[in-house]
Amino acid sequence: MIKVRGLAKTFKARRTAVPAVRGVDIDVAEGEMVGFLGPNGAGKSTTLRMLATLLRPTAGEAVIAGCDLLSDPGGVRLRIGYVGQGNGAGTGQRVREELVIQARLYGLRPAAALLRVDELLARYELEALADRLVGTLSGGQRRRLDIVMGVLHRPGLVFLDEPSTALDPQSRNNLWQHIRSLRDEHGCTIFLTTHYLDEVDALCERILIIDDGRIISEGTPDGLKAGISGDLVTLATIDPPAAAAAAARIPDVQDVTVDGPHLRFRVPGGDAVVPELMRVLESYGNNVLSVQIQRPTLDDVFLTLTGRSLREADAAPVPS
Ligand SMILES: Nc1ncnc2c1ncn2[C@@H]1O[C@H](COP(=O)(O)OP(=O)(O)OP(=O)(O)O)[C@@H](O)[C@H]1O
Repeated sequence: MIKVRGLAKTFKARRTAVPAVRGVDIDVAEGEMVGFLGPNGAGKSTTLRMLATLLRPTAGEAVIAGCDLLSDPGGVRLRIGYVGQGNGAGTGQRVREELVIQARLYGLRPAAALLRVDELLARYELEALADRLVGTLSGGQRRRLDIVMGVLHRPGLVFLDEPSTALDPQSRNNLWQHIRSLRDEHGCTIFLTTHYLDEVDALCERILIIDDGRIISEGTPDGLKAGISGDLVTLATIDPPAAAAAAARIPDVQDVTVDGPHLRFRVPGGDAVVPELMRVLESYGNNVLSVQIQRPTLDDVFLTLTGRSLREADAAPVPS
C-alpha cells in the first residue's frame, strides 16, 4: 500500500538548509496499522505531508495506494484520507453542512452525499451535534469530525498526524476505538504519527522509529522491546551490596546497581529469575522487602538506540 525509497525533504529557512527528512524507506502492506514514532522535530509530519501529496519531496520516490507520488499526485489524493494536526473543518459552518460540502467536493451526488454523511455522523457519535457550529465542539468531538472529513470518500489508506494530541484520557480512548474500527471494520490501512508511547502500544502492530530525519529502527512493539536487554528488576533488601553480588552471578544479568536500599538489574525473563534469587538471598538471612519487575517500554527502546529518552528528547529544543 505504501512503498517509499530514499524520500527526503530539505527546507530553506533564512538561507540555511534544514534537512527535515534525510532519505527514508517505508513499506506498508494492505490492512496494516503502522505507527511512525519519534520526538518533536524528528520529521514525522514532514514525511506524512509528502506521502499525502501536500509537500513536494526534495528527493526520492514513492508509490502510494497504487499511484506514483510524483507523476500522479491526483490519483494518490483520490485514494487516501489525510487527517492533519490542524482542524480541517471551518469553525463557522454547521457540522452536517460542512460534511455535505466536503462530500460534494469528492464528487458524491446530493442524495448520496447526505446518506454518506448521516451514516458517518452515526458511526462517529456525532449525530446529536449535526446542527451545531463546528467552532463549538469539544477537542475530542473535533478530532472525530476531522476523521469523518478524511474518510468521506472511502479511502483504502488513511494518514493520521498525531491524532490524540491535546485530548483528555477518556476522549483519547474513544478516539482510539474509532481508529481501530477504521481498520477492523472497514479494512483501511492506517499510517499514523505520534510521540505518545501509549498510543503506539494501544494501536499499532508495527512501528517505525524516526529520529533526526532518519528511520533508526522498525518492528513490532513486542519485538522491539524484546530486542533490548530484558526486564528491569528492582529489589529492596536488608543488605543490598550482598544481594548485588548474588545477582551478578546469575547468567544474563546486566547493569547491576545499588541505590540506597534498592538493588536494580536487567535480565531477560525477570519472572523466572527473581524467585530463585529470593530463595538464595533468604537462605542466608538477606530478607527481601519488596520486588518490582518492569517490562521494557518503547521509551527504553528509544533510549537504547539514541542514548536519550523520548520524553527528554521532547523536552529539548526542536532543531531548526
Ligand atoms: N516549513 C518549514 N521550514 C523550515 N523548517 C521546517 C519547516 N517545517 C518543518 N521544519 C523543520 O523540519 C524538522 C522536522 O519537522 P516536523 O514537523 O516534520 O517534525 P515532527 O516529527 O512532525 O515534529 P512534531 O512532533 O513536533 O510535530 C524540524 O526541525 C522543523 O523545525
